[in-house]
Amino acid sequence: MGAAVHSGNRRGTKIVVKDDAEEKKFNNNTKDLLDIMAFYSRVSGSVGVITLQNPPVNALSAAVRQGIVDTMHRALSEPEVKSVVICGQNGKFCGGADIREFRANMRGPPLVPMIHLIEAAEKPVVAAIEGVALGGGLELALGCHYRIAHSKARLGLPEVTLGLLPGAGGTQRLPRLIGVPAALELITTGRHATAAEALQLGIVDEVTDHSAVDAAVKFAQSVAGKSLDARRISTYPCPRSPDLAEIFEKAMQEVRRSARGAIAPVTCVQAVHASVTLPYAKGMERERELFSTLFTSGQAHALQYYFFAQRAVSRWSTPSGARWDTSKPRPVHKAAVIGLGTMGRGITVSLAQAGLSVVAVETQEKQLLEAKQAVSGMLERSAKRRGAPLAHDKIKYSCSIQAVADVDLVIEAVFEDMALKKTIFQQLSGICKPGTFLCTNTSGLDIDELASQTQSPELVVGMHFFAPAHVMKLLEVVYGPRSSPEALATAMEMGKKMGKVSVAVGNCRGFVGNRMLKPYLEQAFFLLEEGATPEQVDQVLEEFGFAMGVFKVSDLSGLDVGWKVRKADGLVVPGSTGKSARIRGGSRYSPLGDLLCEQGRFGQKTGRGWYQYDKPGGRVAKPDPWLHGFLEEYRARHGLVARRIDHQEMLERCLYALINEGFQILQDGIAAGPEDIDVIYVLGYGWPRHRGGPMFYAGLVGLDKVLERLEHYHQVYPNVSGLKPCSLIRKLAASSSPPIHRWREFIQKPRSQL
Ligand SMILES: C[C@H](O)[C@H](C)C(=O)SCCNC(=O)CCNC(=O)[C@H](O)C(C)(C)COP(=O)([O-])OP(=O)([O-])OC[C@H]1O[C@@H](n2cnc3c(N)ncnc32)[C@H](O)[C@@H]1OP(=O)([O-])[O-]
Repeated sequence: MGAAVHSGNRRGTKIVVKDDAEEKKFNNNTKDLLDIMAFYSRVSGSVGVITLQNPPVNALSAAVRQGIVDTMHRALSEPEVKSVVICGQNGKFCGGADIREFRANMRGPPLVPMIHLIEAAEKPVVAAIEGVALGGGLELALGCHYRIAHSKARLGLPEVTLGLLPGAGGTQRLPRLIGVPAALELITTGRHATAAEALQLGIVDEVTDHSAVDAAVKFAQSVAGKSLDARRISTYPCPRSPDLAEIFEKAMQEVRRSARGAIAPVTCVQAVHASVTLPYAKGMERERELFSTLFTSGQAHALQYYFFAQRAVSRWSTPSGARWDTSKPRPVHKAAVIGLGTMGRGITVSLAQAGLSVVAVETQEKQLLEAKQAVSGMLERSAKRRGAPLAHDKIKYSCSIQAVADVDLVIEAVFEDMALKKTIFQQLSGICKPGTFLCTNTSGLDIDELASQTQSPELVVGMHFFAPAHVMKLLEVVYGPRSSPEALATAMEMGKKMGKVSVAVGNCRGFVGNRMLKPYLEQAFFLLEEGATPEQVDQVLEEFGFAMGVFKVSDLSGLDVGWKVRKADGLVVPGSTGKSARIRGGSRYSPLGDLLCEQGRFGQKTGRGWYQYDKPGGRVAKPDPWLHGFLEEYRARHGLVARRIDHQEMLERCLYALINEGFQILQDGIAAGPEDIDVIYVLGYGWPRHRGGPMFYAGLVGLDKVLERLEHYHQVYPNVSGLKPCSLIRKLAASSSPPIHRWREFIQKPRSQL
């Protein structure tokens, strides 16, 4: 067949399916694929219905694309068929390209010509959008002549969240359909628009509360035989406005500011820009070029790894063999929170918003009233933000711990003091009905020590929330040696119900997140001793992609939090001088943080910490000349000579010490796999998502390289145990650094903890 040409449309431009070679490749690829995953049927006599079948989200795998091409040809060739509807099985239109295929050799018909085939069709093609139309799924719909959506559907081009850009015409068709500003916003954020918003923007033609497929079939009948010239989006000129240059400039500034080193958002702006400056076909070439640059990038690999890692952590397992699919959670309808400080208030809000009845206990009347007010305000603001109903009526407040006698699960959230927590667990064990799960929000104390205060230690687990607890997505669920699989399963399910990403981890000091933070902070302190400033270290970490460097985070969370933990560990020795001041248990120790705390410099809350702030509670960190002077005086007092430390060394020492502890945690069986650690660090500690997570990053840099650098630094600093390479990283490097998904095979099964 020669080049296919379709004559003019309302704007008189031509559209072209490129050439015979492309057509031939198009059909040859189709032949040898396994099973076609698009079902063809005819309804109402004249409507051909193509149903995508690739559960759970009908991703556009090679077989689905093959099915669409075959069934489209069939619909176009059947004379009885006057119009076509494309829909998805199981109430989901399409979740986009099949991300699992990205790391494999691409097979089957390519997406772009497939969508051209639909757009060029002489019979109207209507997309029936239910559930989701995302990425390639929305691009497929944009190739159709009409789009009907169910009112609960969500539509978007989230490729940027996978380190990519819409590579099947989305950057060229969407601006032509809805204008540049709206298209830029959707494509650079990757957010999902509701059906109502999609209608308002002009992405869809109709929204229905009933079956979108039925509505689409009726609609398809109504447009059969009508001219489609005005319905082929690729033929539209891109809407222009005098301030277009300014719009692109602003968009580029915004993405550069918010991307923190991620390259996809910037490239998305460049691709949309082509829709304005180039004719459609040239714009598509530009889109393809830019897509290819991203497709092979380390960042795209990292973001796609993270996409699956965040889903993998729900499939938890423990060293003793307890697993997500063999341990049944027990239903929880009524929960309680003990202690309504900052964390307790956030947890109460999160539970109420998840639809649970909550008993909120604070023994001090005054604090209870303050907490009640704070919780109400948080509920109102959050309900407004989410457009959700208020959940005030879900919460019952009480000064008496007796009030929790009939709940299914208790979360203790009093401040971090073991003696106080033990007393509360003893009380709860006596008050609560048999079988009540007793959970603690401790950020690092021994779960089993608390369990030993109760009659049913098997019902005790840790539920470690992150501040603010009603906002942060991460929940570390900590199982002790006596926690039952049912208790773990129930806490994991609770997290999901509260909209959290739950990660199951074993019981040890600091669990996973805070345990890895210790060597990271330690290195940061040592760098200050050796000549760096907080600004320099933070700049290096922020250039790497962290939202805030280690010293700004320390000021935000309060230096006194770590000081209290170090005191409890017997590390703080006020007034110590000479060599011993910087040695603890034979290892190097830096008292810098302790010395600042002894002077009341707790960070933002006191207006002074590693930085200065305009007032207590201030948020804007400014370099503090006093601190620079204090560091010089400290170095002189300890006979330390400041030296210029290059950025690479700062980065390597902080990150590799953290990563090394990650490998130790895997070896100890505290985390089941690298995904668990990476999800914890991305969601809980601001590790840049486009770097995949600390363990993925180690793989990307190269385990042999990380090992070599750790060995180098440990040689220079032999009394810093955090730099001594963990045997697991040695083992993996010696086994030619297998891909991350195979690391579990090299982890020796530690003695059971559960
Ligand atoms: C050319 C083109 O321009 C480009 C290049 C692209 O198109 S790039 C692709 C762009 N598309 C996306 O970015 C959408 C990604 N998916 C989602 O956002 C969500 O999945 C969802 C659609 C909103 C459903 O959420 P959910 O909460 O109901 O279920 P789930 O647990 O998340 O997902 C359920 C199961 O489906 C798997 N899954 C979901 N989307 C997938 C996809 N696009 N490809 C492959 N697997 C996918 C997921 O791993 C999980 O598997 P498992 O863990 O059970 O084994």
